[in-house]
Amino acid sequence: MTIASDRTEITIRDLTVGYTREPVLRGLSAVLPRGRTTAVVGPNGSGKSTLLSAIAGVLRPAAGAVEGVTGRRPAFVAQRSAVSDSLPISVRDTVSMGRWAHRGPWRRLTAHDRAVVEECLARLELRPLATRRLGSLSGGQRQRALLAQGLAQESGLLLLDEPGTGLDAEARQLIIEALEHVKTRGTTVVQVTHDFTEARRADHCLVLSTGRLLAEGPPDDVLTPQVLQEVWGIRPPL
Ligand SMILES: Nc1ncnc2c1ncn2[C@@H]1O[C@H](COP(=O)(O)OP(=O)(O)OP(=O)(O)O)[C@@H](O)[C@H]1O
Repeated sequence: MTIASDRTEITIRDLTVGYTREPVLRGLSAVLPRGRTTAVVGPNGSGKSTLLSAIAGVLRPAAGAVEGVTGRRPAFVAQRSAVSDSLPISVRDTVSMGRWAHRGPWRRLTAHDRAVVEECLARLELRPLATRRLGSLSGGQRQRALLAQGLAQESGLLLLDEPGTGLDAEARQLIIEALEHVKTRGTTVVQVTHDFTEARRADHCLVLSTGRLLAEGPPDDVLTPQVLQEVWGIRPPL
């Protein structure tokens, strides 16, 4: 099935959204092919995280809508997690919180829930850190724990805000493999990134510039020298 023939895409229609009366995104329309990976790129402040929050349902649109998000709540791995560093919560507990989407907060986890948690810990090589306090981890280890929490939700829509930033090569590779794995299960992934190599690995790409969609399509078609020059003012080696 090609992306063009995929009738079951998530549609962003005329989305206007922001934090104050002055919107960040204005009348943005785009598609997110279901079961595929979409990279969202753009300069600092262009509205990438805002778009992710709107897709997640965390920010309410002033106008327009995100259509076609069905089933379980999207799994949203934000740049900064809502989990406070001062909470005495272990890495395993953090990942277990991903199962609350299925059981409700503080409910007893089933054997299946626990198996999913262990699988997600193993996938991101977190088992040796499972009993450590989340607040005691390094930035990169913490990022892996939060991604594992997102994976444990087993949502059909996984939203990631710069998951690879600040990670070493090995951790980045773990993330690439984890995302390949969720894709085989039909998960739709939307990933904000500043890394063009990461963006080119995606199936689809949205380029944002000052709150507007400048280009949309397969990464190699949209990340052209002209777009890189126009949006970032750079002429990188391609
Ligand atoms: N919580 C907030 N309250 C008010 N304004 C905000 C808030 N979060 C972001 N903004 C503003 O919205 C605009 C877009 O920010 P956003 O974080 O979506 O950009 P971004 O493309 O993700 O940037 P970056 O690459 O730096 O992460 C910016 O002008 C920012 O100052």
